[in-house]
Amino acid sequence: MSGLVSSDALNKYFLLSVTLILSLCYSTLERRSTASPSVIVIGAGFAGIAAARALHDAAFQVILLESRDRIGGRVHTDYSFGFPVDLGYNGVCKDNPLAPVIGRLGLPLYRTSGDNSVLYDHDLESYALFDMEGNQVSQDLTDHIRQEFSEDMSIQRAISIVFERRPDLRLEGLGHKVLQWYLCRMEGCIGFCSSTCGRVASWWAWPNGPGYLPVVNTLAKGLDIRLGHRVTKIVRRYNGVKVTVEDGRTFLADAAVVAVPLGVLKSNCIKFEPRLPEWKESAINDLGVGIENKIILHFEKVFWPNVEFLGVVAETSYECSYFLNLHKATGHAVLVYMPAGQLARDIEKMSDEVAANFAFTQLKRILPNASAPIQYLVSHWGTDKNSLGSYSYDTVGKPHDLYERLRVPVDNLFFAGEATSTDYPGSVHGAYSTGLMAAEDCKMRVLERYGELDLFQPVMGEEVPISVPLLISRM
Ligand SMILES: Cc1cc2nc3c(=O)[nH]c(=O)nc-3n(C[C@H](O)[C@H](O)[C@H](O)COP(=O)(O)OP(=O)(O)OC[C@H]3O[C@@H](n4cnc5c(N)ncnc54)[C@H](O)[C@@H]3O)c2cc1C
Repeated sequence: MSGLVSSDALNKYFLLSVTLILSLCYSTLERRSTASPSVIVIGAGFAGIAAARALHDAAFQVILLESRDRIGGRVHTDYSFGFPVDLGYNGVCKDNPLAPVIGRLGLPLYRTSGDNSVLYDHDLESYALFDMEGNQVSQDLTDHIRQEFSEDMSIQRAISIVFERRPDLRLEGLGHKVLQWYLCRMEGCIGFCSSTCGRVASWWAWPNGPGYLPVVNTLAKGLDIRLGHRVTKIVRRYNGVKVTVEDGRTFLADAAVVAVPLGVLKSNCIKFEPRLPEWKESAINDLGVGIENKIILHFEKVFWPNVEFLGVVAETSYECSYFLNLHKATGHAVLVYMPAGQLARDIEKMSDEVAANFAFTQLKRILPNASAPIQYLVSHWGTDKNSLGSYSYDTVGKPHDLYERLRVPVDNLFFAGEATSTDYPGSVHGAYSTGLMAAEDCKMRVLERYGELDLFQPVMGEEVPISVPLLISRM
């Protein structure tokens, strides 16, 4: 009879349906048990690599998007002299989270002369200060000033105490210049030495032998890193993130770790949708970004004293500067001129050749018989759009919780990087620790949510622009 179905056919239809439903359930269960949560990490500096490493090791699916054509960020070892020199990062304090990684790699550690910050409690035997006429500053005078600075206190306070107690030291002439030099040195170290090494530094690893590339490479081993992927937009929803890169491609995941420099966040070249909350935006705006650069001069032979630093003292802190003597630690005839603050900004406007000449002119002022360098390298951390600054500092008169506010997650967005470290801002070990912290927060948050979510699995990776949605994301 038309319109009626036999019981045999009904049974067959029933069996077929049950089989289909069971197989669907099975495949869903199978996917649930095998698929793992997904995270996009943005920025392959120490913070991003540390976060990606930790999440990868915890069996998360991780993609690391990096705008440059290399990893490491502000840790950058250059080999063009035929031996490694670091254009960013100089060293690592022994008692900090990175030291075990360095130790496992067997990299040589070079002990600097001071157990504390070079600003506050440094062994002045490792310094040779010169005025602009090439006269070496007497050790007595620097020792004298140093005694007044022996307490652990802010440099501003120390200066006013010295002046109150010893009006005769109200620094004129050479004394004034030496003080300016200290201020200049502080500017170079701002947000870094005072908070970081003042407490923990006693040993430093120097670019002796292989530089820092092995450390970065070891941490990054086996990670899915996409170089040349500049992130321009991050959309967050209750159930995932969508990250867009410069050429329009998009990536989906359960969560994202934002590990780009503070300067990049300040420039607003990454759009957040919806906007970040006001407390987060104000932390980004209120924290400062300082600039310190390196002009690395390679000479045929050594002609300078065997000290760690050669300081140039002058009337104003702007004119003061210093050279880091790499020969002491590495055996190569290399001096590193390290301008900071406004001087660094001004030098970044010069061509590399003019900048190298400027550094050499400074050297000639203090060592008139200096011979010209045979090679040079110049960093541009302030204008490089991948960094837009060297490191963060907290500005006077702003709230004290800015670093913490920068770190605190917003929904499924986690933040890492030196500028999110309350303990060691402005440092590599600070960046590294915050990467681990962001990974831990992210793991907890995503796993917590993962259990609650619907049957569909997260989709990880590049979004494919097709009309029929074969992949179902949580977005
Ligand atoms: C001259 C100099 C000397 C220093 N000396 C020391 C020192 O002696 N000791 C010390 O501990 N620290 C030192 N520092 C500081 C240290 O290098 C930094 O604090 C640390 O490397 C920062 O790591 P990070 O992961 O937070 O940021 P970064 O290393 O800057 O990593 C951020 C990454 O994000 C990428 N990125 C940027 N924008 C985007 C985007 N839109 N999309 C995708 N990726 C993006 C960048 O390319 C970069 O790779 C120095 C820094 C400088 C510049």
